[in-house]
Amino acid sequence: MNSLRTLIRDVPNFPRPGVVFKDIGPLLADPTGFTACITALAAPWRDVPIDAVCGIESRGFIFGAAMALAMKTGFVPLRKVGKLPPPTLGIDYDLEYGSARLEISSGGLGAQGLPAGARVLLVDDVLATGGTLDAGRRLLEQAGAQVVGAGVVIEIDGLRGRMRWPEAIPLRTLLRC
Ligand SMILES: O=P(O)(O)OC[C@H]1O[C@H](OP(=O)(O)OP(=O)(O)O)[C@H](O)[C@@H]1O
Ligand SMILES: Nc1ncnc2[nH]cnc12
Repeated sequence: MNSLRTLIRDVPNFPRPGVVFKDIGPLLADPTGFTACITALAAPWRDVPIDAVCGIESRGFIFGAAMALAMKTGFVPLRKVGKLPPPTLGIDYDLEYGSARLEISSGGLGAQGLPAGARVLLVDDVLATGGTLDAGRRLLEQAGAQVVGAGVVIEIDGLRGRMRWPEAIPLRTLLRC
């Protein structure tokens, strides 16, 4: 994982003063690093039955969709507001540098071709304050899914996002900084 660490660039004071932005661009551009990242993200779930990987727009789509292929599951997008056709379910939340709203197609996950009670894995790139991952979990639960775990590439320890995640649901992160 140390080699993956070198592929994350720290950008001070972006997008707001005081924020140290974790830029995943170099990781995505490195074929060996990106492949190793997806393999490592998928590994903890090898023996866990999962119906779909759910990725959070937009960087969570990159890792989530690649994981879905690696795990041979479907992919369900949690989208930012106004992108999905109605009907939708939505949830407002705060993140490290702002606030946003996530939506999922309603009619439950059945509308996405998944059974009610589908076992899903939630994926994102960064866990900072945890507002986004928490909102994704709550939205999926509202939609009738069972969130069996979460996978994230980078956990920013100092922002204590893990404190917002239920201890009973496994949360696996690749790099802690
Ligand atoms: O733990 P938190 O404080 O909630 O922050 C983490 C979230 O912030 C970023 O998303 P952003 O909304 O910037 O969207 P993007 O992926 O479209 O850049 C990142 O991709 C996570 O989803
Ligand atoms: N510091 C950070 N770097 C990259 N993405 C983020 N999302 C929330 N905080 C972030």
